[in-house]
Amino acid sequence: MDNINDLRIEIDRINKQLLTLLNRRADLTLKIGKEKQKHGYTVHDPIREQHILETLMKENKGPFKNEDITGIFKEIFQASKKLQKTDQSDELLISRKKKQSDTIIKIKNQSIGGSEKALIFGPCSIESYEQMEQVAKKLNSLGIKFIRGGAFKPRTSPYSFQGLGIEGLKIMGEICNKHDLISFVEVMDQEQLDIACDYVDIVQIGARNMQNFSLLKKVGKINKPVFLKRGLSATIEEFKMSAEYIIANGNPNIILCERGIRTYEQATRNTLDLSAVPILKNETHLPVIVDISHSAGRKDIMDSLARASLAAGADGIMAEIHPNPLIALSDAGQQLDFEEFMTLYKHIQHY
Ligand SMILES: C=C(O[C@@H]1C=C(C(=O)O)C=C[C@H]1O)C(=O)O
Repeated sequence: MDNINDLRIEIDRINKQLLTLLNRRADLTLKIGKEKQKHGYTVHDPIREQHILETLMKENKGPFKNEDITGIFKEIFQASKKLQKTDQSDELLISRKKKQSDTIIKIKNQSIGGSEKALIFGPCSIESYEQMEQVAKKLNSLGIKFIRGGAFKPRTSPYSFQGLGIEGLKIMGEICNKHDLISFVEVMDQEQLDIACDYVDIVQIGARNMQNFSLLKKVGKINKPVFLKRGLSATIEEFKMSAEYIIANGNPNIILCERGIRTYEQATRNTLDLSAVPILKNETHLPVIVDISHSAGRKDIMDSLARASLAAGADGIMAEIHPNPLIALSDAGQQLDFEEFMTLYKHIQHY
C-alpha cells in the first residue's frame, strides 16, 4: 500500500504539471484564435491537427498506443476550439461581454427592451385601410402602441396573395399617423427597403432573409430600428451572426425575434425554441421578442406560449390579429379575432 501511495503522490505531481501545461497551451490557442479572427480565418484547422497527430504518433514510445494518444489530443483540440469560439463570440459587437447594459430601442416615446414588455399586434397582411383602421382602434383602446402588418409578403407559393406593396405601406403610414402607432413592416430587398423607409417605423427582416447578407448590410446603414427574425433552420449562433452584420455596418438598434424553427414535429407549424430567449438575453445585449403566431401556427396554445415566452425573459410578444380572420388573405388559420385577442391580452397584460 505504501508503494501505491508513493506512486500516487508522483501522479498527483504530474497532474499538476499537466494542468499547468494544458492551460499554457490553452493560452496560446487563445492567442491564435485572436489572430484568426483578425484575418477572418476559421477556428478549425484540420491540416494543422493532422500534422500534430502525425508528429506525436512518430514520437510516441508507449506504453500508450497511438490510437489512445490521438484520442486524448483530439479531446484537447476540441476543448481549445471551444475556447477560441467562445472568446471570438465575446468579441462580437452584439455580445453582452462587450456591452453589459441592455440595449433599449427608443422610438416615439416608447421603448423596447426596457422594463416594460412590448406588445406588437396586427394582421399578417395589410389588406385595406378599413381593416387597418379597425385594428388600430382596437389597439388604441388598450393603450397598445405597436402595430404589425405585411405589405410585401414572402409567400411559399407565387400564386398566393403577395401583399399590397406600396399601397400597403401608405395605408400603414396613414394609420400610424392618425392613431399615433409605431409600425413593424417587413422588406425583402433593397428596393422595398428604400420605399419602406418613407412610411415605416421599424423595418423587419423576415426569417427567409435572415442570411441575406447584402440586405443585412443595407439595413445596417439605415437610421431606423431593425426587427430581425430567426431563420427557419438557423442556429442561435447563425442568428447572432446575422445581427452582427447589422451592427457592424453601423446600426445598433436591433430587435431579435424568435419565431420557431423547423423540426420533425408536425403538431405546430414550427417548434418554438424557448431556450433561445434566455440564451440570446445572456449572450447579447439586444431585446428579444417572441412571435407566437408563426411559431405555433395554431390559435389554441397561444396564451401558454405568450406567458412562457415572457417568463423565459422575452422583452415582448408579437402576434397576428385580424378583425375577421375567416376572410384574411393570408395565414387565415393563425390570426386571432378580436375576442380571442382579448383573452390573450388579459393573460399577459400584467406581466
Ligand atoms: C490552436 C489552433 O486551433 C485549432 C486547435 C488546434 C490545437 O488545439 O492545437 C489545432 C488546430 C485548430 O483546429 C490552431 O489553429 O493552431
